Amino acid sequence: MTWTAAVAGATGYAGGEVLRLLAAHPEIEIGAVTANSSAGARLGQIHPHLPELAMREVEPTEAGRLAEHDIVILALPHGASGRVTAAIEDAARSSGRSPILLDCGADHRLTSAAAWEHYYGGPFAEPWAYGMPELLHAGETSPTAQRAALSAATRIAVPGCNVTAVTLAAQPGAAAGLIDTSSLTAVLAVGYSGAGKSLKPHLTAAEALGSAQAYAVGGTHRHIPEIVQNLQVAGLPAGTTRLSFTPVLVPMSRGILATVIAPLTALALGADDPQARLRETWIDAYGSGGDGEALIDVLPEGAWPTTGSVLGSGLAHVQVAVDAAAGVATMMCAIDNLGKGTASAAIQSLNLALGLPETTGVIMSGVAP
Ligand SMILES: NC(=O)C1=CN([C@@H]2O[C@H](COP(=O)(O)OP(=O)(O)OC[C@H]3O[C@@H](n4cnc5c(N)ncnc54)[C@H](OP(=O)(O)O)[C@@H]3O)[C@@H](O)[C@H]2O)C=CC1
Ligand SMILES: CC(=O)N[C@@H](CCC(=O)OP(=O)(O)O)C(=O)O
Repeated sequence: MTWTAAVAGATGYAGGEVLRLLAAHPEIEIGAVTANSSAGARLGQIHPHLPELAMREVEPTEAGRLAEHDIVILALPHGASGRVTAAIEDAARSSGRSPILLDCGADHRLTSAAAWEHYYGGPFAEPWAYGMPELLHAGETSPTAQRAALSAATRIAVPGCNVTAVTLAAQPGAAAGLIDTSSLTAVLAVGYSGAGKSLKPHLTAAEALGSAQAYAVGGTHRHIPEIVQNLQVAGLPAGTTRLSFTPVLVPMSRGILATVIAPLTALALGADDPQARLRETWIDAYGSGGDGEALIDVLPEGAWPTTGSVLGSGLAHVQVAVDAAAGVATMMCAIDNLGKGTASAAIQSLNLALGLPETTGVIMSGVAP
């Protein structure tokens, strides 16, 4: 069976990566590609790396048109997608259709209206099934429940890219009670494409090349509540997770390298060999060397994740080490922000919702060097 998929925000970075994966997806046909200021342009003017779609005309983003498809993937600025998803639902109801909707923006991710108000503002949209199949739930040593939720979903909120990197780095330890999640520190090296394609002074080559710049420092980044939400799903009482989060832009187009530090708990410190205990826990969650999760790999001991190894792919590379002198765990994850951080997570979750093999159309190897 072939499904049709429309992509809204098709001229942006996230929309472009979604289109790159959909173009190679054997079961999906690309329908309308829509945007805002670039409506009327040919896609080839905007995404020359997608020659198979070059002659497609970019349409305005209209709910009725989007609702004609089996699947609608939105890659719009937050706030805009909440409005558009509500309008698509209205249009679909009145035409008797029921498309599967995926939102790559933040609008349907948070379960707390107060957190939305604090970090984003504007109307709170209902939370949708969270598009991270590997999210650990309470009591799980390897992910199952989130896959079941996504298999039954018709509305999917694709996670934030920084959120994905931090969650995948730390959640095995949180779920197993091996790290103290009341004292998490995350510092991330992030690539520029995470900021989208619109021009901002600090994103120009003059400011960015040869320079590293921190932003959203001091507990202000809007991904904090989403990470906390994820790590609470992994079995912690609400209100106990505390995260210091600092992203640093570094001169690369794509990629996130998250380093997360947390004190070891008495459970971890009391293990005969804390390093072996942590490693075993992370490998139980994800697998290593090709066993276990198809897209997440715990690297061999002593090897550290690099953004270069996952570039252009849906992969996440993870590592954990005990820093015995400091009494902490150092947890790392590298992803491509547009791969596992957005488009691959969207396609992976969509495949589950369609009953297809989860990695259909997902790119499983990186580009090196
Ligand atoms: N970049 C990344 O790494 C990631 C992005 N995301 C999320 O994906 C979404 C898109 O991000 P990104 O691709 O980076 O952003 P871009 O700025 O690159 O693209 C935004 C897209 O949305 C369209 N658009 C803007 N405003 C409207 C509107 N009011 N109505 C309809 N279309 C509109 C733009 O159209 P036009 O060009 O015609 O103006 C463009 O196609 C955001 O919510 C972002 O947070 C999530 C994870 C990672
Ligand atoms: C470099 C940069 O600015 N990156 C963005 C992350 C993009 C993303 O994941 O955005 P959403 O959560 O809105 O989908 C940021 O840190 O806010």
